[in-house]
Amino acid sequence: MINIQDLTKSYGRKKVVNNVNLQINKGSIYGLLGSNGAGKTTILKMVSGILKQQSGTIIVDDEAIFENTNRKAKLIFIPDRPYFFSHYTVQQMAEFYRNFYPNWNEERFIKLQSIFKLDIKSKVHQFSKGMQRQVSFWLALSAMPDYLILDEPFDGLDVVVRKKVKNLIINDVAEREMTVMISSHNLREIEDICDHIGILHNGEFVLEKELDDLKSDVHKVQVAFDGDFPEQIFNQFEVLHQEKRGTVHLFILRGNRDQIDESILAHQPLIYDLLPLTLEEIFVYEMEGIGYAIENILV
Ligand SMILES: Nc1ncnc2c1ncn2[C@@H]1O[C@H](COP(=O)(O)OP(=O)(O)OP(=O)(O)O)[C@@H](O)[C@H]1O
Repeated sequence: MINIQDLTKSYGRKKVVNNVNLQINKGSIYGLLGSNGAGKTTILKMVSGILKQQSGTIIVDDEAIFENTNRKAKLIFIPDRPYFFSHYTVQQMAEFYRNFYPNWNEERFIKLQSIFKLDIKSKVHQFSKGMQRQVSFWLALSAMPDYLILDEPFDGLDVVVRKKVKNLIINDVAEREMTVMISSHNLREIEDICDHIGILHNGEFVLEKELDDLKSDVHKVQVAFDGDFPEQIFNQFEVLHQEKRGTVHLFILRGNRDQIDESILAHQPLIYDLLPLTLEEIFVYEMEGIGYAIENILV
C-alpha cells in the first residue's frame, strides 16, 4: 500500500505540490491526471524515492521510501523519457536489473522477448523511441516489482504494443497484486485499466474517486415531451449540464439510474434515451460543475 499524507514540495519559492493526501491499495491501478505543470511527475518522483518532499510523508508498505534501498528494490519507475546507460545492449541492461532487483525473473525475461520481439544484443540507444519504451517495460516486468510507477507510459507505443503492455500490467495486478500508479493526459488510454482516478491542478487534487463510482453516478439523458416540459422532474437530480437541441433536451445528471428512468417514464416522453458517458465526458462535466476550464486539464 502507498500512503501519502500532507505532501508538499517547492522548487525555490514556487510550491508545486500542495498538501496532497492519497492512499493506493495493494493491487490497485491509480490514474493520476492533470494539466501541464500540475505536479504529476514531481509526485511520481517523490513516490519513487527519487525526489525528497519538503514536508509530509510517503509510506510504502509501512516504511518511508526516500533513501530506502530495500523498498526501492521492489519499486520501478518508468519516466516519461526512459533512461538507459549509453551503449548498453538490452542484455547488458538486463544484467544490471538482475543485480539490483531481487525478484528478477529470468524465465519471464526470455518469455517476454517473444512478445516484444526485440533483439537482446542490440544497443538500446539505437532503438526508436517506441522500441526504447518497450525495453523499459520488458525490463520492468521481468524484475517483478511490487510497485510500478509510470509517467506517460504509452506515449510512443503503437496500438498493438500498447494493448500487449496493458494486458501484461493487468495480468500482474490480477495474479500477484502488483500496485500501479500511472500519470497520463489521455483519459481514453487509461479508462480501461484504472480503478481509481485523481485529477491534479496547480499541485492540488480537484477530484479523487473510484472509477466505478464515477461511472455509475453520472448519466447522459436525451428526452422530448409532447406539450409542456415537466421541469420538476429534473429538480430532484443534480444537473451537471443542460442544453436543448430542437425539441430534444440533453441533460447530464448525477443520480440513481433506476430513479431517473422511473421519474421520466412516468411522464410518458416521446423520446427517451439514457446513455453511458465516457470517462472523458464525465470529467468534462464534473470539472465544468466545479468551475475549472476543462481545456486546461485535458489535452
Ligand atoms: N527541476 C525543477 N526545477 C524547477 N522547477 C521545476 C523542476 N521540475 C519541475 N518544476 C516545476 O514544477 C511544476 C510541476 O512540474 P511537473 O513536471 O511535476 O508537472 P506535470 O504535472 O508532470 O506536467 P506535465 O503534464 O507537463 O508533464 C512545474 O511548474 C514545473 O515548472
